[in-house]
Amino acid sequence: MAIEQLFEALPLHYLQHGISKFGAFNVVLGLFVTVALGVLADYAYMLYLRSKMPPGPFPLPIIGNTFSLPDTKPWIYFETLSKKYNTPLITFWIGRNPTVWINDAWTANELLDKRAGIYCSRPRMLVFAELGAGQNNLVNLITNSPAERDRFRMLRKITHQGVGIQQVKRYRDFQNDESKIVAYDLLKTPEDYVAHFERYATSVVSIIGFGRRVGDPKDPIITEVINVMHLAASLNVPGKEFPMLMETFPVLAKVPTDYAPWKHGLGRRGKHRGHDFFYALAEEANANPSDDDNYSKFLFREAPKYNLTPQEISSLAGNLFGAGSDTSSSTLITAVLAMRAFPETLIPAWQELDRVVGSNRSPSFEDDLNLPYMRAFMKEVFRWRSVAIIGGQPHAPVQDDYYNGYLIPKSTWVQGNVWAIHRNERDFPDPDRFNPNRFMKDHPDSRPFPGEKGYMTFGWGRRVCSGQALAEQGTWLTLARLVWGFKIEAAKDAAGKEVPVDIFDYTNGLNMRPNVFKVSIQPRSEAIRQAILREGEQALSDLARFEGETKYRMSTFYQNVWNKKITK
Ligand code: HEM
Repeated sequence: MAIEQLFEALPLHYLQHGISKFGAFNVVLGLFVTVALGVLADYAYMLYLRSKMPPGPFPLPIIGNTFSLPDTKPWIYFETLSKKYNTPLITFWIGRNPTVWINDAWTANELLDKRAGIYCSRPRMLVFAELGAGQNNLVNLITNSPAERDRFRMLRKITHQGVGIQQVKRYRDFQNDESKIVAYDLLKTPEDYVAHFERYATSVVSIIGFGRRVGDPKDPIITEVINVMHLAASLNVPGKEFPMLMETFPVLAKVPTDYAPWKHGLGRRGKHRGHDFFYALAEEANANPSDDDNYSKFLFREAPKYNLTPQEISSLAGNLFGAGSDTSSSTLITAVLAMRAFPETLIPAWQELDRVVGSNRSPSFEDDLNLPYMRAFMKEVFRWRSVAIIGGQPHAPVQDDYYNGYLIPKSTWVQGNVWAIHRNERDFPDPDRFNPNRFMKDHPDSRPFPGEKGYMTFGWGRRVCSGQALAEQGTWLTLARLVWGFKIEAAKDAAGKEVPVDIFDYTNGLNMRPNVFKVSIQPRSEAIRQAILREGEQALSDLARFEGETKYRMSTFYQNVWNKKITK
């Protein structure tokens, strides 16, 4: 039906008229010449822009450089290009659109932090944004006009009221308890460490957002949300296959979803993917009669004041899960890989923890200032294999900008290549070695780096991660507890041989994590084991007030909505 409408809209009668007047051959020739001239003019403009923009491989008409992309992990390719052209900025054409890749910390700081007012927008993101939540989600928000910037400031403010620096201090108690449960669960089923980290990260944001903890590592909300996040995360990594190929040929996105298998189910088919599910969860949490406040209640309370639409409420609530569960758990999995591959880095950490904390209790937030090596350890985890490996979503300038004489046109897709930034030999010698000493004050292994944190894991400027404070406090505590409590060693196979690990074996997503690997996780001593058990029981009882069930499942939610519509 929709296809028929599409064809009806085409001016076919003009074509019929032309053929009868000039003959079919001449009409086809005329069309061919017009298209060829159009392509030529477009290509001339591409080459004109290319002459002004940062260097990069030569683009072809229409397809640009898309087909020279590698099958996976393009960030490694962009790092290589940056070395080849000996420049921190690379221009790479995705179809007819130039994208700029920043491969160096100092340039990223110069553009995205110091010129934050210019690089505060997002570019057109067809697959991730337009076929997803669009401009209803802060993450995608384009901020070219003053009205858009006002809306952006408002949505960031509302996000900060949920997970801003001051707010997240209020969450420390239950975050601490959830982290104690990680250690408790690891005693029982250490081989399921991935599930324990995912449960922890999902539960923390679920309590914040919906007032409900996630106690069971097999709760479908964890796998469903994390699967959706893995799908979403693959939708912003430039690629030469569908669905990402639509960024090269945007016209293909216009075909109605039912007739476009290359859309992989993206785009409107009645409802936007994912989003109404989170609205339903938020509505359910808002209706919960308990006195405990949660972010959903806050959103519904503030909605009239800020004129929030249901889609915005859905995105604000959903971002907690979307941005906060996969990222935080993947970081902890990376930490385990680092500990397994670089056991020598655990020794100074144990010495520090034994001296400051002892065996009868686990570390707490109050110990932070007395555990400088542990803080350096966490920073190195963030640096070594940053989860948001291309810095999350791209930035875009709100006006034409020049850097070192190169033009970066308004609305260009500008991406910080964190992989290259964090592996620069000048800033991080021997970059693939996990080495917390890089972050120890005055240590010979430390080097200057722009910004006070020493890493760029959470992005830049006005778009810097809104959940950074929550992620950092939770990662520090869970990591400190993990190192304090456990020996992380090689797993043995059936023949008693050590199972090796590969520090480059990572997934291919906007958020990356190590592919599954085997490792042995055992308590460091009997006293520590007893402390973990004690604290785990106490945490379970403290968290009991957040126990509860949701009636929604992502996997059945849309079926139910559609079935209801059909039977109405
Ligand atoms: C280890 C954990 C995390 C990492 C590494 C991380 C990283 C990032 C990065 C790189 C960006 C893009 C920044 C930019 O465009 O410059 C981002 C954006 C964002 N993050 Fe996170 N994130 C983490 C956890 C969280 C958590 C726990 C939340 C909330 C609960 C969160 C909420 C957001 C939001 C809302 C944005 C979009 C900001 C905007 O577009 O203005 N993140 N994050």
